[in-house]
Amino acid sequence: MEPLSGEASLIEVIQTTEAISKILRRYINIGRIREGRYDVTRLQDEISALSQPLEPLQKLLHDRIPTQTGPSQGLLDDITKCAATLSRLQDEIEPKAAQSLLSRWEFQPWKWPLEEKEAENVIREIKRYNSLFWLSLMLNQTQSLNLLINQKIDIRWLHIAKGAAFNDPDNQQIECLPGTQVELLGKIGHWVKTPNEKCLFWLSGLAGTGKSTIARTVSSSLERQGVLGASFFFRSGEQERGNAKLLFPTLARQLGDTIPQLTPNIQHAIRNDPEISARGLEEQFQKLILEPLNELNLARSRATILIVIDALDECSQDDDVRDILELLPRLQESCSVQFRFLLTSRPDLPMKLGLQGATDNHQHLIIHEIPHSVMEHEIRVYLNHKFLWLQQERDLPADWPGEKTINTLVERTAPSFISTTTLVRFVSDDSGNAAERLEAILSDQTNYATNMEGTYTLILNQLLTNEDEEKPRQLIHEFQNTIGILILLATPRSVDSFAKLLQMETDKVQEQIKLFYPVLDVPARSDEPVQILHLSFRDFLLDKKQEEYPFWVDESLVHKKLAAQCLKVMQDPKYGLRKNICNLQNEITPRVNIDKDTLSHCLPSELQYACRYWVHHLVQSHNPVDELAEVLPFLQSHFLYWVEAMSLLGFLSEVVGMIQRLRSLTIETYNDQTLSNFVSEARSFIIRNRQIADTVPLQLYSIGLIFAREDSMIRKTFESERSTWSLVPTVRERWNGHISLFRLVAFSPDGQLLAFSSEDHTVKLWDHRTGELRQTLKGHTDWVSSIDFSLDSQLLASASFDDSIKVWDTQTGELCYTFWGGVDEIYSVTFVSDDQLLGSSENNTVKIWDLYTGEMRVVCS
Ligand SMILES: Nc1ncnc2c1ncn2[C@@H]1O[C@H](COP(=O)(O)OP(=O)(O)OP(=O)(O)O)[C@@H](O)[C@H]1O
Repeated sequence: MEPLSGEASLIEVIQTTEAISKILRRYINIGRIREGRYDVTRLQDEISALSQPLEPLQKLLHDRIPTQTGPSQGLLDDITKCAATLSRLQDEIEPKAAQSLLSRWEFQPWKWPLEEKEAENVIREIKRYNSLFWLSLMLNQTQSLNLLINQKIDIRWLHIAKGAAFNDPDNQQIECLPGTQVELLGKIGHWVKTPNEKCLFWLSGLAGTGKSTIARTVSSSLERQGVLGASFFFRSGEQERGNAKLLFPTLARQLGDTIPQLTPNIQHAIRNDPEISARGLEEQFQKLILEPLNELNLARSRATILIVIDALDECSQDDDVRDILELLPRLQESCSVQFRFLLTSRPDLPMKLGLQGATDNHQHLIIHEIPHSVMEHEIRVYLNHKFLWLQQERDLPADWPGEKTINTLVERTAPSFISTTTLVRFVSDDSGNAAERLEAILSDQTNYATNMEGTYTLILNQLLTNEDEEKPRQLIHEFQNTIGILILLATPRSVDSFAKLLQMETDKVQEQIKLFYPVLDVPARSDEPVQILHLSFRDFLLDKKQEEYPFWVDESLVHKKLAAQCLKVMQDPKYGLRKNICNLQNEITPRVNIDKDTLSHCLPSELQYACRYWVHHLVQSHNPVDELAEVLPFLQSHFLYWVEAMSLLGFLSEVVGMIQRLRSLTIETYNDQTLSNFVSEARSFIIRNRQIADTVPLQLYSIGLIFAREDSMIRKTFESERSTWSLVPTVRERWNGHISLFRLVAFSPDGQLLAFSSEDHTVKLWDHRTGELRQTLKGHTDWVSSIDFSLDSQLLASASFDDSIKVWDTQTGELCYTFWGGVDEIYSVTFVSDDQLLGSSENNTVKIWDLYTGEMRVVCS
């Protein structure tokens, strides 16, 4: 049957339901029937229920979305049969003309023509069509989403640490000045390329001796030669670079770019576990790097690939560092690639880990310390170069600054490259006189190498001199509102984005940044992030011992300000969050189809920052009572928009953690029951909808809300946002918690149990309240692809790629039934009612099993 005839039959169904509805009303209002009144009312209810799926069905038949497979033949047949049933019913109940006339003039009640049994049969039939139509609608939506999801698994889905790779715009860009560190760079280059060398080269050195700069220079040079596989630069205090959680996903994604043949294997790992970025270090390493590499079969001989990991001491957990050191050498197992690892850290880290002096015993390690004499030489080269340039640029005397001055500076700064650089930046800053500034340094007797604070005090105090009384006060005020905030950002921002986040004028921020040039790394482009040159500056400003110092920054206060500002930015009526912020035409548009330009246009950088870090700043604040008071109104008005934005940005996996931290904070500091309840519910909502929202964000407003409990605050609050297209009014609570698309987790409708399908082909049932493991359902021999609870929560059905559907008793864990699907893998199972199961297989065949008779029937294929 052609789709057109299906559409024509559907129009017939729509018209006939309307006609029957009218007739039934006449029986009640005009005909004043005595017998059968109960049947007429029930029939009227069913006809009205049947009319509900007809409009979306018509839409489905008429304007199909191109990615969808279209209505099945089974559905078209059902529509035709339904039209025939309704037409027969209409004929049977149409009042005869005589009866109709009589009732008008003689006040005779009409006679209802159907026997009770006949009415019962027709009601059952109409009910059946109603649920088949709804199922077809749901199935259609599910199929198209599944299709999109499977097509679009992409390595870009891996959640990686922003700014961690050496060439990421959020990383510092400074490399070794040509002519410096020549020997060491040569040594590293030689080690990388020499076969049979040890695989680990560990460069250690004191703070600010230039290790990161060397690591960046090596990365850049070896990238040009095609040898760099990946890099990760830790940076303490930053949300993603301050720990190892995203180390292996970040390395994996870069390795996928360097070795394209690796990409499908990594994609396979992501498909198997879309949450892999949230797993433990060893699992991430195994699934994202080791296994994909072991499956690689490169024809050419073993290529050498370098992985650079900088500032291991800035990774917050020593245990993680130990794990990293255990795991990395295992990559030597790869037959296709020969790995080299360049690591850097302060000298105390190898000592802490018990590796110091182990060079001979530890076959994988070379620990290289940069000797003091070498550093003196490097710093002399640097000073000579910079001062020569300055002397020429500023037209200073030819003998300026003189060898003696250079010697003094080398003596006072070596081996600290950072103090040398900071002082040189201070002297060469065009806002002052270079010669006078150099004089100020020389007259100060501080040893800058051992006293970094001395360097910063000198520079900051200089800003306060030669000004009238009011100016320093204003300068400090402005400093606190810009640099004081900038140093505590969770990730670096460009001037533009920073100004918008703080709702300040860009020019004002620019002015301040200029003043603090000696301690900031300011990129040439205004859309690239400004960072502090060295973390020691931040430590200096936050040092509690300095509380009296005017430049001291009150960390907690700044976090409070940032949290409040983030909430404000997200709620801005014009530029803040709203439903469908990217103006997507279609609510089943997958996230990966949204291009970067659209995202950054609709979610500008400051809004992105606010979405990701508002909880971080709240948590870092001390006792943020006032700020927490703003959270409930924010969640009540913007929760779904925020989740949508996080999905669009690919950070949905962070939302659960954020909600969790918010929950702990609320309990600790702000005892508000409504907020606690909302946050708990928000957490369950995200867990339930994570997969679908991560794939097709706008489904939050349809599938997300439809399957939310009817009494849930989220459902009530956002009822008006619910999309009408997926309206499923007749399948309310039984769908609660059902995640048919991704079959990983399901809540029982009574809220008692949480079911998880595991990698070991079992399903585990947990007590939702106590967290206790209740049952482990063993029996499948392949991956479990879908799970669903019966409406009364007594049964759980699991479908598996082993081609079976099993039904379990949730109380005893006993296997009650096994149904076999036939030749195809079953990918979805759903309870249609407590005694009927619906399963669909990979070739889109849909079958229904009756749990009592064991009978199976194909609904559509
Ligand atoms: N060879 C070099 N050429 C030019 N500038 C350098 C060089 N080495 C270091 N610097 C400057 O010194 C600053 C500090 O160096 P770097 O951050 O590399 O030190 P580090 O040893 O990694 O410090 P930490 O142990 O504190 O992380 C750099 O930002 C850069 O400005």
